[in-house]
Amino acid sequence: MTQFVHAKAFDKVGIIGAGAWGTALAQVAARAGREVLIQCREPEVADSINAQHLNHLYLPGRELLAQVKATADLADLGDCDLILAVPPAQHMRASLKAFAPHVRDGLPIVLCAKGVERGTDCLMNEVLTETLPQARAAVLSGPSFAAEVARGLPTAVTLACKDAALGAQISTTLATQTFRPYLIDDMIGAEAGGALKNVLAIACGISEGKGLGRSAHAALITRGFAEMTRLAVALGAKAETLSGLCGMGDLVLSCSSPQSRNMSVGLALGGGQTLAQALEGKISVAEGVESAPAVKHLGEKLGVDLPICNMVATILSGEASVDKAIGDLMSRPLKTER
Ligand SMILES: NC(=O)C1=CN([C@@H]2O[C@H](COP(=O)(O)OP(=O)(O)OC[C@H]3O[C@@H](n4cnc5c(N)ncnc54)[C@H](O)[C@@H]3O)[C@@H](O)[C@H]2O)C=CC1
Ligand SMILES: O=C(CO)COP(=O)(O)O
Repeated sequence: MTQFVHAKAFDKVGIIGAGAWGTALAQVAARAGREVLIQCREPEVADSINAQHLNHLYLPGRELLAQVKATADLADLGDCDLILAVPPAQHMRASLKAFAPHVRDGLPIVLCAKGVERGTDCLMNEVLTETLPQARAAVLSGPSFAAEVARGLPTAVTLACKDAALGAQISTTLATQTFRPYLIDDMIGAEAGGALKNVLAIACGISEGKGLGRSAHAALITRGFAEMTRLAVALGAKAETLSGLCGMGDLVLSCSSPQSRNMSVGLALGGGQTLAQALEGKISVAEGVESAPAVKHLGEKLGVDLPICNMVATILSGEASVDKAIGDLMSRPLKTER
């Protein structure tokens, strides 16, 4: 454990994506004393933030600080010193490509989406390298419900950056008495943790929705953590990263509360709804739904055993009913625990 202090903060923070998390992070940066400009895909959200300090669509009821300004035009973020990229994972590539004309060499971009891109199986840092190779990357992940963070409830997260000096600057830019980033250098581990916890939260929701009990819940978290660690290590992460906030921390949070959109999708499926019914009328994203097939595919490619994630993917795709998938999971050959 190493303490770092007094890194120079960035003055102007740009945020791509004004969903619940982008908006909560805007509030975090403003609370830390930064000038903040948030890009909103929906112009009416930009209007509502500028006129009423409210994101009525994605974070209703939470008044934002006056330092948070909004725009519908990505080009306006061109003079920011630090960018937080917060679109859903499946839209990260298109969002970064659209921002490309405004990116100068060395611009720091913090990836805040938690998911694996379908079709390519890329983590977000690979998407960034492919779309904006001139940028400097970091990853923000960890247990953090947007509504709680926006309220200013105490939160600790992982900030992963290969460049320790840059990581310290980003941490200093966002840190407050209620928001505490912990710095690591393992971006792959931070991303793999965030992506897999969403799939595993669906599994825990299914278990809860079916009334399978606390023992099953604990088993899913523990064996899910083993899957998360195995896949992350196969991707090049350090195993110890997964025992931190971005791994175990976020897994525990998302598997324990129906406030998690992923867990709530699982609850609906376990309660007998179809996926279409579970998602009906929702404008918010449940990343695990899109990431599950990509995670399954990654596991197959890398030869990593991911029975719980695969079970979720087969349920979501309709290949197996909830009962059949649970039966298959429990009837696999017996094994040693490690
Ligand atoms: N909400 C939360 O508590 C947290 C969310 N995250 C992550 O942040 C990311 C964003 O999630 P939220 O802010 O919660 O989103 P949200 O679910 O609140 O809102 C959906 C977002 O998707 C955007 N969107 C829809 N279609 C799009 C398109 N075609 N192109 C670009 N953007 C599009 C909307 O404009 C909106 O910003 C996700 O990866 C999520 O896992 C991470 C930590 C906490
Ligand atoms: O990532 C999150 C908490 O850390 C939010 O989880 P959900 O997307 O499942 O709501």
